[in-house]
Amino acid sequence: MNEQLKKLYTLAQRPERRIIGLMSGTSLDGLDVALCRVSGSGLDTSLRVEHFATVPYAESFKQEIRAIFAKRHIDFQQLCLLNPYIGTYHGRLVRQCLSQWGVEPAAVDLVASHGQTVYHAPRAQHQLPDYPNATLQIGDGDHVAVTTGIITLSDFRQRHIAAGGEGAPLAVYGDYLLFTKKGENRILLNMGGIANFTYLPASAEADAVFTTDTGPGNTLLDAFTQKYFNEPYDSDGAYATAGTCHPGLLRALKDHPFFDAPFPKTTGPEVFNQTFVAVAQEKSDAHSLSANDLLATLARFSADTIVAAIRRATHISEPHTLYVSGGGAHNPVLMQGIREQLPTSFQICKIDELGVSGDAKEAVLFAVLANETVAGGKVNFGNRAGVPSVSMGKISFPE
Ligand SMILES: Nc1ncnc2c1ncn2[C@@H]1O[C@H](COP(=O)(O)OP(=O)(O)OP(=O)(O)O)[C@@H](O)[C@H]1O
Ligand SMILES: CC(=O)N[C@H]1[C@@H]2OC[C@@H](O2)[C@@H](O)[C@@H]1O[C@H](C)C(=O)O
Repeated sequence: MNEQLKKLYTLAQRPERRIIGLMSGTSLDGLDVALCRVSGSGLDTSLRVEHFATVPYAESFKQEIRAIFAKRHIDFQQLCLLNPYIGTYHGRLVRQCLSQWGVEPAAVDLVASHGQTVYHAPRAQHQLPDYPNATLQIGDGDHVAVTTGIITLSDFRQRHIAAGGEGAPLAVYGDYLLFTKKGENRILLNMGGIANFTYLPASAEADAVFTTDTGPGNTLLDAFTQKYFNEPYDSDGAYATAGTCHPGLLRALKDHPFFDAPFPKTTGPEVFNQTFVAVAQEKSDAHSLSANDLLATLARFSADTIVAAIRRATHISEPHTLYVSGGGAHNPVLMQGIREQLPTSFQICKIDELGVSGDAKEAVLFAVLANETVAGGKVNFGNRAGVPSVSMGKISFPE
């Protein structure tokens, strides 16, 4: 038998595995690296984050990704080159983190690598009846495996699509295993570039969980903060706080078919980008808005569409706890916009209260997905649209 297969077979049977989860999200801020100890599998999974870091990307690297990111027309050679380049680069960042943490690569069992989404095209977006839901993540897993010397699982989203999903959100699979609590209706809201949530009903039944993207989280705020202030994001919502929301533009922003489409649904910066905002400004005669007023309106837009989705998807008057994660949890304007629109039956707190840092959560979730693929079985989510009962990730051997 292949030695690597033997190794995988052995580690799959152990009660505990050490897994590094990697996430590089739509904000392009950096690589999230979470070293986790994962024991058990399925509903018996328990997880402890031993180390976490976000390794920031250099501006030149961000520019290279932006040249192909969420664009219909790109330099194909650059896409081809970036695929192995990002895999190797992520592998090197993993080695760098391990060395800082004083952990030998040989002491890690698996890497779970999300890669970098460069294009997301669910059917509702591309509207080509002969084509399926589609999404593309680059940063090939073979290169991560060879660079780290660790067996790597990657490209998680294709199996989800092959089973009828849109390739996202995948967080629900980890959320259900780690955070379900009988007797408590939980909503786990992640505000990254795009916002999404997982609904974990008090019944704790797998076939009642629910997940969807809600629309923009930080992506538009980031784009316009970069454009007008040459800063990566509106730190603590300072620019938005200095502005005033423009009601006409807000209405025009919300007038997009994504928001009326049935759940579950997914989206990305392919839809919610500067062109989308320019069209809404045109429609609402709001071209000459100040940068601060624009940011105030965009923050309101994210908060309103998040709350509208939660209202549509839940029995709003029942008690719920909303656990917030992702970079948007650090933006007080977004947090306030959400808080003031939810009824008092909603308790709002950060996911950190459940023992996982909100910045680490997505990377941690990929570690859980890899653990399930290697050591678990399939959770039966019943016939919930958007949550096919699958295990995900392709396996790459370092040797
Ligand atoms: N102090 C802060 N004030 C305001 N915004 C912040 C702050 N800290 C982080 N953010 C926001 O969070 C973003 C990064 O969030 P995160 O890393 O969760 O996104 P991501 O994982 O790249 O996106 P996605 O989940 O859509 O793939 C930043 O780009 C910024 O907009
Ligand atoms: C295609 C893609 O990369 N989608 C991301 C993105 O970032 C947030 C939201 O849009 C979510 O649907 C997804 O990521 C998280 C990790 C998920 O799949 O749950």
